[in-house]
Amino acid sequence: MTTSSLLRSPPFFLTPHHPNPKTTTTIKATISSNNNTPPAIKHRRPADENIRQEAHRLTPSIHTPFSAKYVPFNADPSSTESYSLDEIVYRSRSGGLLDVQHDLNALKQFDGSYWKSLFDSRVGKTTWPYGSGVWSKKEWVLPEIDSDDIVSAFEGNSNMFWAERFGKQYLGMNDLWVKHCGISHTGSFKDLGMTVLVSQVNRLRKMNRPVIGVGCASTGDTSAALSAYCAAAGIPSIVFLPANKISMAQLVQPIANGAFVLSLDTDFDGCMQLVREVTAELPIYLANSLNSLRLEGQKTAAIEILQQFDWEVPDWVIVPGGNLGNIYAFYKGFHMCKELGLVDRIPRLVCAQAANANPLYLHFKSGWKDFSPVKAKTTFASAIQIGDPVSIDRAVYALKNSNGIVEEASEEELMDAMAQADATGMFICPHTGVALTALFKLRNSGVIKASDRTVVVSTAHGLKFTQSKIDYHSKAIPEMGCGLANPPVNVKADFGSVMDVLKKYLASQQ
Ligand SMILES: Cc1ncc(COP(=O)(O)O)c(C=O)c1O
Ligand SMILES: N[C@@H](CCOP(=O)(O)O)C(=O)O
Repeated sequence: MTTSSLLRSPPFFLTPHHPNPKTTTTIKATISSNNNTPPAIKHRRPADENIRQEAHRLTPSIHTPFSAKYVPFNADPSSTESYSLDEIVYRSRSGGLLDVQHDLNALKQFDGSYWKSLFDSRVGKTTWPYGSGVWSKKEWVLPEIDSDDIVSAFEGNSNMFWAERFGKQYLGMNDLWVKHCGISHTGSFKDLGMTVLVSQVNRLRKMNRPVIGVGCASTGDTSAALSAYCAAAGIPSIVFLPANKISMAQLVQPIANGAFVLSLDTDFDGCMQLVREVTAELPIYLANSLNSLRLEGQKTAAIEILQQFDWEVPDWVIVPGGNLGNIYAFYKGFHMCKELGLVDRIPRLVCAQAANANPLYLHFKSGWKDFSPVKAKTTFASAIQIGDPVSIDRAVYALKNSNGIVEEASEEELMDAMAQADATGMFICPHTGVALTALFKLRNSGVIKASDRTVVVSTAHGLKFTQSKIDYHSKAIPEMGCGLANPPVNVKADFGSVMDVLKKYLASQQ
């Protein structure tokens, strides 16, 4: 079959999944004629076939009409510089960032409603690899990778939480949503990008490319995701961590997953510099978001948000920013949906930074004049304690092209916002507290209206950052009011004492 004929009729692997009567994916219960015997269950695949083998049988290696390559980021249209995704390259010839460019003309052979129904048909299944929120968009992510090479934990498809009480009580909003990207395999949004990067590494190693291990610098979440996906694939991982600057829960993740953990007496920016130098010398593949492959996975969270709103576009999306890959990934996901006819506009983006690590905020406030890195100070939002973000150019591009805004949060603001959210039933990380602070500020100034549909991106699970909550609720933070602290009450273990405190408590709740 030629490429053009493949394009004219949607090939089998592109058709929204319809059960095949012979190899049916539907688990059929056959009602027995005898009502006393349980119905016989017919499985979609034989007992000795796993889901990878099933995928192989249903979609044997097919030549896909879609493709992607590396190009210099925001290159002049006359540029011809490009690289295959099978090359090991992180920077353009001029030293600039790279971007993964998809063959949009091939993707445009199918209209927006086609892509919507294809993506919708794959949500939440165990069909390899499409049950993953990332790989359900495979044609837009890494179209050419063989499903056999994919390393996935069925990541993505994360909860879109309607923040009903928080929105009503604190902001007068009734269409406020928190996209819980941290309710994920390793507890942060990094899984979305890491499944793509480690899958490509798996492919490169099978092609005998010089990749012995994969390495990253990290404030805790990238390292957790890298080590988990590498462990799943049996690939060595090496993580560069700033000593005493990440949470215990984050530190134990790569240790448990068998990574080679380097604890370095520097900050994240120092680790990033070192890992860049080391990966230029040794056969270690760089897994930070400087590597544009990561963003191809992360952009699917934006597509997923649209999908969860039945392809209606929210007014605002607020993302906490550190190394600044994710804000661009969101822009890219939204922009691709517009470009390919799934939606007719994109939301306005807000990037939220901790005031103690705010180089993008300062740049925005200066009217995008010359950018200067900062020395990031300690922040409870430790995963975004980054002063020299590698994706600064990508972030500026995303914000300029989405009529975007940058906000910042002081330590007290972000901790109070986190406590308020938790008190309404969430259990968020401090970075999400930064994003919620941005929302408070933009609501107070009237930029975000009460009726605006707004999505706050929650980037990690609160359980990774319990020490910050313990400090807050025990009022152990110098110079912070901790106004919502809710410490436990020590009570004598006798009936009278317990009754006394409970009566007092119930009276205060009336
Ligand atoms: C929990 C969390 N939130 C937000 C961010 C910011 O993402 P980015 O570095 O892509 O700006 C990171 C990592 O930097 C993170 O780990
Ligand atoms: N928060 C990140 C910082 C590194 O970001 P990356 O997206 O460039 O890997 C982390 O968890 O390490």
